[in-house]
Amino acid sequence: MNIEHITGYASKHLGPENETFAYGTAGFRMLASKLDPVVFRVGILAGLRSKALGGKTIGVMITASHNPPKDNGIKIVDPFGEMLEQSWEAISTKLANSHDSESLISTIKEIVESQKIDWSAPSNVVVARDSRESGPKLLASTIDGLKAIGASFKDFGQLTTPQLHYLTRCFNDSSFGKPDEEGYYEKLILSYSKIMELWGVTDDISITVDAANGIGADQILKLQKYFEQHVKFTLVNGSSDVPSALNSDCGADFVKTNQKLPSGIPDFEPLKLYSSFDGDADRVVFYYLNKEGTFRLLDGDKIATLLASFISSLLSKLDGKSFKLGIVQTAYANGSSSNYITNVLKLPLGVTATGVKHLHHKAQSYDIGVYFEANGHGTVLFSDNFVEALEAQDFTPGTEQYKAASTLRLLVDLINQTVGDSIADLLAVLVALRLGDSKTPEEWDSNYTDLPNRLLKALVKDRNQFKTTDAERKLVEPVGLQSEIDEIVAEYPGGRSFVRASGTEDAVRIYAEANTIEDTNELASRVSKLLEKY
Ligand SMILES: CC(=O)N[C@H]1[C@@H](OP(=O)(O)O)O[C@H](CO)[C@@H](O)[C@@H]1O
Ligand SMILES: [Mg+2]
Repeated sequence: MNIEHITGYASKHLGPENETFAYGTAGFRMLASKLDPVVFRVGILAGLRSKALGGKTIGVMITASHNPPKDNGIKIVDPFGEMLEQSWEAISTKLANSHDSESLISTIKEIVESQKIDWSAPSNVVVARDSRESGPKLLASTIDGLKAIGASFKDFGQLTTPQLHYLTRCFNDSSFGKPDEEGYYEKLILSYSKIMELWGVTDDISITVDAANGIGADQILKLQKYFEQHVKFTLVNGSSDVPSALNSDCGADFVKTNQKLPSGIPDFEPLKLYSSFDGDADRVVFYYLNKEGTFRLLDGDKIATLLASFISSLLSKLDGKSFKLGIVQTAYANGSSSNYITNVLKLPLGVTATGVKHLHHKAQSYDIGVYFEANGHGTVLFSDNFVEALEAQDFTPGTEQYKAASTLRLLVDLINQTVGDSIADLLAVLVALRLGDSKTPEEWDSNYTDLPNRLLKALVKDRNQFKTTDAERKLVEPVGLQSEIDEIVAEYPGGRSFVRASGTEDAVRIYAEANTIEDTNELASRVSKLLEKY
């Protein structure tokens, strides 16, 4: 270890005396102006993580997703494109809070020792950033961290978060795809086109994409260049070069939270499908205006049920072979969607804590695990066993069985196996709509009717005092608060409400749903009132 080399770089990135950073659900995320020392240390950490895994490639993504333009963030991606292993979150937190050179060196030594890192092991890292104005400077500081410990790195410039996950996986698993941006588009287009050819579809599908004025806009334009037929994208809110426009009155988070149309779409046409990405293009939601001109949201819950129904219908054609298909949601899933999954689709339903890593993990317990957060972040995971079984199938070409098995195999390539991906999920939804039972936005929407719901935020003195159990649906602390919530909920037919501390903001979230809008609003506001004393 060349200590002087490290401290030389570190002297340019000293941390603040009185600030504590924590690696949370989405890595480190905060005001961009505070991030420089953090990203430098994450650069070092990514290099160490790679060394600890014998030189496997690690990903680093600089993004703050749907947050306002003045924020930024950074997260680490593990070799298979998954979120950083949990035990390393604490290690990252420790390193991020080693503010001066001396503590930085001693923490690095501590990590090397506790993780039994061979300092001479190779270290490979791929880095990318979204379109935020603060990105280039933070990327340079991250690279300083990598250089400080002599890690090899490749800078991919501007990418969506799921593209960086894809690349990280490709570098460690060449069967996953070509490790460059082009390879990402090619894989999507090839699998999408083959599915359509298999089903004899020759017409183009049109879809409007609100790209939240983020990186998704640039990538949709690139995709369209490769995609000469099959899908015609109309891009709105595509100004990724206007920093202040990012996520402003548009994008998936705006649409889901406000349950209304984003700005920036001229001439809304009724009964036509629209979609919105978030700022780093790992979430997508859909919507349309019904005949009465009312806004109808098709969120993550609706995406999960649409994809699961389609996959289930394909599975039913593989006669004789049975595979376990399951859906994973969080407590924020609409109660109607959970009922529909259990009572109509009759599929196993898993519920986990908020945060994609929890859903992803649970989804891996099925042959095919569909997971989506209500906000539109999710994907479908196909197990190795299932893929092997599909590849070994010997159905006769031209038969229904062959078509179903081949479609399933192509879906494995179309749907991003590493993480939720706006672009891949959008294409998968277009496939399911074109080839499945629900053809139009209205038909899709009619599978079940969402219960009215409200999501509120409360600022409290210390959100860490809110401790939950039962996939965050019940509070254990502060003692007594849960029974107060239960008493109120019991007064509302179809009522459900829960309170939990956010993992990404210094706030407590309150969720409520009930049979009517009036009841939902009243329930949400009464539960919020209970929090005033905290
Ligand atoms: C209610 C809600 O939407 N929560 C979001 C939000 O988490 P919180 O822990 O609720 O702040 O950010 C997470 C990271 O982006 C996302 O996974 C999650 O779904
Ligand atoms: Mg995002």
